[in-house]
Amino acid sequence: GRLYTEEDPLVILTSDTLKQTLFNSSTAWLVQFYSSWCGHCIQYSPTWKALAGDVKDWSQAIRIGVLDCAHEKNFDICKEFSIHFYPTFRYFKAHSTTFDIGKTYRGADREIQTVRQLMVNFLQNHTRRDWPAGCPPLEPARTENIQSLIGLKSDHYTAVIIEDEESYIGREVILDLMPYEGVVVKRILNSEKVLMEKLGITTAPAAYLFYPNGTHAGMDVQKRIRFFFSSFLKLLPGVHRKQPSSVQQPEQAAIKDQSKSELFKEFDKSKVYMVDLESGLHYLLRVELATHKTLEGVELKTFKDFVTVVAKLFPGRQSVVKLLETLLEWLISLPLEKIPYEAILDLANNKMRISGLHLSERVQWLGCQGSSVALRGYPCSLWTLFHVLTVQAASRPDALANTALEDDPLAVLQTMRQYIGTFFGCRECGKHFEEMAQESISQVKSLDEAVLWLWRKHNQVNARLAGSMSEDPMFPKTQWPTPDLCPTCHEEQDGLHVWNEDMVLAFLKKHYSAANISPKYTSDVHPEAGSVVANKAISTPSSVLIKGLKPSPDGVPKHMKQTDRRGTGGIQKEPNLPFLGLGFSGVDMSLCVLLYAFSCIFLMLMFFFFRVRSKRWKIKNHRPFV
Ligand SMILES: Cc1cc2nc3c(=O)[nH]c(=O)nc-3n(C[C@H](O)[C@H](O)[C@H](O)COP(=O)(O)OP(=O)(O)OC[C@H]3O[C@@H](n4cnc5c(N)ncnc54)[C@H](O)[C@@H]3O)c2cc1C
Repeated sequence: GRLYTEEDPLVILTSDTLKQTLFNSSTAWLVQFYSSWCGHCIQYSPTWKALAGDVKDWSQAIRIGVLDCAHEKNFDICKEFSIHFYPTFRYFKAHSTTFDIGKTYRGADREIQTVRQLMVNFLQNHTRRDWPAGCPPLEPARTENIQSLIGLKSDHYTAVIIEDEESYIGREVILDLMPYEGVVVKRILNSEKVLMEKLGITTAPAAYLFYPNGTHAGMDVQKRIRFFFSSFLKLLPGVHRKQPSSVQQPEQAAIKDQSKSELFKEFDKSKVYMVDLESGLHYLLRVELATHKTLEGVELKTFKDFVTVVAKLFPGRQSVVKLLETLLEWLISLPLEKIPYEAILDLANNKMRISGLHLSERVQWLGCQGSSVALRGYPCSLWTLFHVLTVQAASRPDALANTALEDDPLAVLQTMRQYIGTFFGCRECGKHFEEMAQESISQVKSLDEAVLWLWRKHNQVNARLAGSMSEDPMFPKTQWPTPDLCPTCHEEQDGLHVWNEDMVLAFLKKHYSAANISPKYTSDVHPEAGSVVANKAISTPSSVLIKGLKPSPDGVPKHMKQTDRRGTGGIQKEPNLPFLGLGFSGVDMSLCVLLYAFSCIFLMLMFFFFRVRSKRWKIKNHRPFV
């Protein structure tokens, strides 16, 4: 296959585009001329992609490109640029109007940190005349300029990085924050003793923050490294990514207006919310599926697998879990090859009025709230749901036993893949997700790896969507979990941000565990057990529901045992006793017993009544033979 694709965060150049891209460009360029048959280039390509991802936010100042000299079409251009060896790295200044074949980089090594620091040096080689338009100043600020900020009110934050002369952190953070508005980053050298003393800073690197309201304080980050400083600043309230083009400005205004009219509910981003998950399930079952009149073939199989996974793993409220379990029992007991959607809807709406089954028909987002109705919401809840499910599968490996999906570490991921490809309304999303799955899903060998795979892929999507139209300016797409949520998840190796995956796994298992799901805003009224009991006995299609029920070997009904094992943080309702697979509540059962006792007594009374009567009759009509 090709070494680089359109999905990579870099620009693929060809003979048709190279010159027009480089000449008089508003940004500087670093281009790798490679050859797709050169083993070295192949081995180096992951590093180059990682570098491009690392400096993606610098693109208004300097951009990364590649050109394949082994492509027949590019033979001439590579000759014209005097490329003799592969790979060759060339820098091109911004705004160059004369023919320029670039400056070849021959550095100490080709490691990411070395190349990235050279990119900074190269940017600083520009003069005031050819300085890339979007690039802020990289030189250290003057003491007076920082001192004058003290007590000054402003419409933005100013962050000051204090560092020694050799350090690159300040310049890297300045470049990292380039596409964001609401914050200005400056750097100052720790040789400025007077200022250091005034701000009370003793060690470098350090960061200081001047707030819009005129106050100032040291920046509180767990690790004094580039990623932590940049992340902290990107997540400040009021700091967000600039919109890509001015075309979107009116829309932006509309977003702000709507957020004012709709009441924004406070939430804690270190929690997962049950209302988001239930709203997502509601939307999935009642809205997304509704576009399919009947389900058959792949669709039916996909839906069955989805229901299996949620019925067995969703750590939800009793009423919702019961509804999913009933749906599952009904699906597996039906030998039909085609199921009308209406039948599914009837079950989702509990038309049979089985007590204790309920899924709210409200869409209410909390952790998935967007700043406008078009943003976040359902896709956010779907990601959240599947993260919860992979974590549940890893913590309860036997949960899918006796189902079509048992003993498969990929069960949840494959179900998600099928669902996204078959039903998810966003076709493009489905295509992308399928590409990612084809590339690497087969490497997943355990339930823990499945948790990490989904996390990794979600971050890949976040990286791709950062700065795009579907990004909510109030919730910028970041590599998640951010350092404020999990400081130990982040490390720096040779100047490059790396994840500590053991820590990430531990964090995911905690964050998406049942214990971390908040029941906030979930309470809603639904038909209580007693009020529908008479009705149910008549209208339950029990012939359908009872079929296909397999009691477990120890006599304890399957779904009872499972619901007991889900820790739902005390939000379950009164437990229902399973009887013939139907959800009878305690009230139902006692009424049954009472009715039974009454009918026994009645029958006995009848029996004695007739016995006594027949005896009397015999005596009365007794005529002894003469
Ligand atoms: C399978 C799938 C594919 C998609 N593909 C596309 C696409 O190609 N193009 C497009 O425009 N939109 C796509 N979307 C939608 C997009 O990914 C977002 O869901 C949507 O833009 C809403 O974003 P959000 O800010 O609410 O956060 P989301 O990305 O929806 O994330 C929801 C929550 O999950 C948590 N989270 C974030 N990252 C991670 C992670 N790595 N691991 C675990 N938890 C995390 C955070 O708490 C976050 O708030 C896709 C959605 C799905 C479900």
